[in-house]
Amino acid sequence: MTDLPDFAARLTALTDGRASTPRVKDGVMTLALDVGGLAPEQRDGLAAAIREGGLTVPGVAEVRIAMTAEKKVLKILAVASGKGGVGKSTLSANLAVALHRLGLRVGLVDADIYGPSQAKLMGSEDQKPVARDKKLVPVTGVAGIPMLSMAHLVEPGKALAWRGPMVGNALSQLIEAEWGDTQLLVVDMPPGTGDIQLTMVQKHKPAGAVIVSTPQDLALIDATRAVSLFAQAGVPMVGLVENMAGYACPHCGEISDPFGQGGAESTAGDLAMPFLGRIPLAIDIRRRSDAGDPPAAGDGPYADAFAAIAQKVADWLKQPA
Ligand SMILES: Nc1ncnc2c1ncn2[C@@H]1O[C@H](COP(=O)(O)OP(=O)(O)OP(=O)(O)O)[C@@H](O)[C@H]1O
Repeated sequence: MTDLPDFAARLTALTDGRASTPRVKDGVMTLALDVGGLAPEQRDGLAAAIREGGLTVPGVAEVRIAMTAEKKVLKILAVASGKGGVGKSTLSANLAVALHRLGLRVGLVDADIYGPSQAKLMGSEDQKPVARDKKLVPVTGVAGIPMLSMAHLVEPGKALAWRGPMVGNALSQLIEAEWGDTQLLVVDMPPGTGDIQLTMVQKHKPAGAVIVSTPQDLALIDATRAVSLFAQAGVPMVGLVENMAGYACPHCGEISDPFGQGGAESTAGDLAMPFLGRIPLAIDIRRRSDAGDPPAAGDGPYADAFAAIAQKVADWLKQPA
């Protein structure tokens, strides 16, 4: 047995402040529960615990819980590498497309302020975002994916001579834009592990990070550094992707390994993080990327390779936080 004020106090602790103050009238207890961001089983478990507790209050014969419409939670998936030029932007664009094909409402942010490439990769170079209520409205890339890149805001070819805080503000404008009903923002992070990256992960708290590396030792050492940046900021690792793995000769089909083989998979093992898959070094990937036509949007082995990685990422995102 417990009285109503006692129960109200327990309710706050039990629900982490998600429940309104309970009211009792004619034997019926009513309260509202904010279920935003909870997995269905967490939501149901919480409701059952509230009901059970509510029925111990004297005079209560029934507990009615109004679950508030799920609050939209925009998750951020950071795609990062310790080293430039390893294919982080290529993977971000194709992962966004492949996740979209799996049915997720995906948006794409090019956080590579000094070397933006997503407008080109996603065929949206000629678009300019507008601002509504002081928020940027994303432009549309391949497959109708909403996206924003610094390339949409600055003149092509013009160098940005910005200091850290200005860059931080620009990144926030891209991330806090008008994303509508987008569920997941794939963020192509700037290369490296400096202050900007750290501020970015601390301020915008990605739900998870995907690290890209080539199989080369040097790239893998840098990838390890990127992993530790996210670990410091408490961002969970989704896993490691090996890009430019094995080169298939377009003439004879022979596979060679210009950057070695299996390095990323064993590094992932050393770091106790999942290995998400490998993308081959293929002329077609570069050609299509340059033409603003990501291979993940089509069919064939490269689309399949990106789709397999996207499926692992989607499964990871489904896990309760
Ligand atoms: N799997 C691949 N096969 C062939 N070419 C690739 C592959 N991945 C990336 N490339 C090419 O390598 C170059 C660098 O790729 P990308 O721009 O994605 O790397 P990045 O890590 O984002 O670089 P930066 O640090 O400059 O942002 C591009 O020309 C791209 O088309």
